[in-house]
Amino acid sequence: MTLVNVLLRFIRSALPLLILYVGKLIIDQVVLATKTSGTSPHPYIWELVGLEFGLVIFNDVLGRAITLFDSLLGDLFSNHTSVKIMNHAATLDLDQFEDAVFYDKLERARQQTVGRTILLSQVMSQVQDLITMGFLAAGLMAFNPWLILLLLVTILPAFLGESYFNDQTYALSRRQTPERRELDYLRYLGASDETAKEVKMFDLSAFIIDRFKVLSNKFYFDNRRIAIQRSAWGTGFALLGSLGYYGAYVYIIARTVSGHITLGELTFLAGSFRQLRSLLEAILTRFTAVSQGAVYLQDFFEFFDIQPKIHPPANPLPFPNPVIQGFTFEDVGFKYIHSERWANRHLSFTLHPGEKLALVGENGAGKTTLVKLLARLYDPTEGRILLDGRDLKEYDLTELRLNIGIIFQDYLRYQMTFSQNIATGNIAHKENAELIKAAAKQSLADELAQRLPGGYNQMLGKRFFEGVELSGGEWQKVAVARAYLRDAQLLILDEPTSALDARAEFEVFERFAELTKGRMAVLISHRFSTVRMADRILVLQQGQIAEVGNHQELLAKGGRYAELFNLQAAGYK
Ligand SMILES: Nc1ncnc2c1ncn2[C@@H]1O[C@H](COP(=O)(O)OP(=O)(O)OP(=O)(O)O)[C@@H](O)[C@H]1O
Repeated sequence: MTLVNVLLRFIRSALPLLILYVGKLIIDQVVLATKTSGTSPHPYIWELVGLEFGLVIFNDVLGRAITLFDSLLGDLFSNHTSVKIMNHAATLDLDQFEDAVFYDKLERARQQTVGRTILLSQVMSQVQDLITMGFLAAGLMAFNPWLILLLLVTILPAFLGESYFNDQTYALSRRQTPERRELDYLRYLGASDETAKEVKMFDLSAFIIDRFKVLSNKFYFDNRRIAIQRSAWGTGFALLGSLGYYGAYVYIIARTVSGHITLGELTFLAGSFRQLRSLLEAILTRFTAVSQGAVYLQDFFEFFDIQPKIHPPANPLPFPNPVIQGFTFEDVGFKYIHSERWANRHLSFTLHPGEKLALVGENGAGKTTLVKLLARLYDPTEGRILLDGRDLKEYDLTELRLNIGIIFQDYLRYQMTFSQNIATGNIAHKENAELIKAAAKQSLADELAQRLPGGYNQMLGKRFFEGVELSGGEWQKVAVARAYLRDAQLLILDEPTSALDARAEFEVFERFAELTKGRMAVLISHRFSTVRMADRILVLQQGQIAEVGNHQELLAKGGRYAELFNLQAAGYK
């Protein structure tokens, strides 16, 4: 398609010169005819008019075809780059997403797919117009080479000026990226279904709008400065262009009056100059858009230059089935990117096959971080994690993740059907209604499906047509079912029952114990009723292990665990 488009454009770029030249021939013929006795016109006139008519029609048809190709190519480009971005994003590490600089790059790359779809057609139009200019200029050259010099002198400063201001604009918009993100965020806060509830209740709209105004005004003044300069210089350059054009015009008229060139040549030259001038204007305007697009493309390529740090090994070990020795943490420490604090430090313990391990600790103690390390979402900053005596890094990453069923505290509420929501736990089974139902039964989500008008095909969430919103606890039941859909050797539930009512929680854990029999499980919970069923409990404090033992042992010890347990128990007395 691109090639055909290029070819069509190339053909079209020669047409203006041809049309002008035929026009010149017609006028010369007419003048000739009027001079020779004023009788019937010269026999060639009508053929020439027919030829010009044909050329004009051909030009129009080509123009339409080019527009069509442009729009089709634009769509394909947009789809293709969106897929490319998603594919590349999928290979990147979690901590790269948590990095603001990365996020800016991602944002800018994403903008390329929507904002820059016309870049390709703009570039091609630019080349086409330049070729047309070349043809017209060649026509002028044939008459008088000095006219070209005049033309160049008038064009060149405008080109240089435009490219200078492009650089300025781009540099400015790069500097503004973080604030632009804040602006987008404020726009979202101020006008979205998800935020409306709180914004209304706490009467935040004035606060948000004020902040928005401050930021957007700053942008306005920054941009205005460059816009004014650009406009002032642009006016000067345009004036120069007009001067050049009229200088040439005067020259041509003078040459015609003195009899050096014919009337036909006058129209040809004046027409060439007029077209050159409007082409020049179009090129300059487009030049701005194209070069802006081109500099923004740099962001696009920078995004693709980002490489993941967590690599699958060259010769990966197969995931052991079954796991024999379990997962062993050897003095593992971890710091988040750009953070000075250790989120985990000196972690040494083993998760044995078939063991149910609970993680307990105050907010920010490092529980979630520990399980993310276990799933190799991050690699330890120091120490290592072993699986059956070999470093976790030696195993195939996909297989490792496939063998771990994990439900995060902040699991996703997919705006998809009930059944798809569960299927995300193991997307290979998305068509397996029986398995999905079985998983739903285990997490108590099945009863919920019975009550929904659409059953398992019910659309969930409010975003799409006929979607049904669930309560917090109901969403959790759906999310927990995902873990059961996976035939994983290790199940990790990070506060999966925090929103469940007392009865549901009791039932979920009764089943959990049953379902995870023979498998490893890691549970994070602030509810001691849940925690006490674990075989072993790790008490984390400021990222380190403070105590280890089962419920009875830890209570008897009278340490941190006992203190937290008694605090909670006191609330129930
Ligand atoms: N993505 C992140 N980037 C940077 N720091 C983080 C990130 N996630 C957590 N932290 C920091 O790491 C520490 C441990 O967090 P973690 O989420 O592991 O705690 P937690 O024990 O699971 O807490 P909670 O009980 O509140 O869920 C916290 O101090 C937190 O500020």
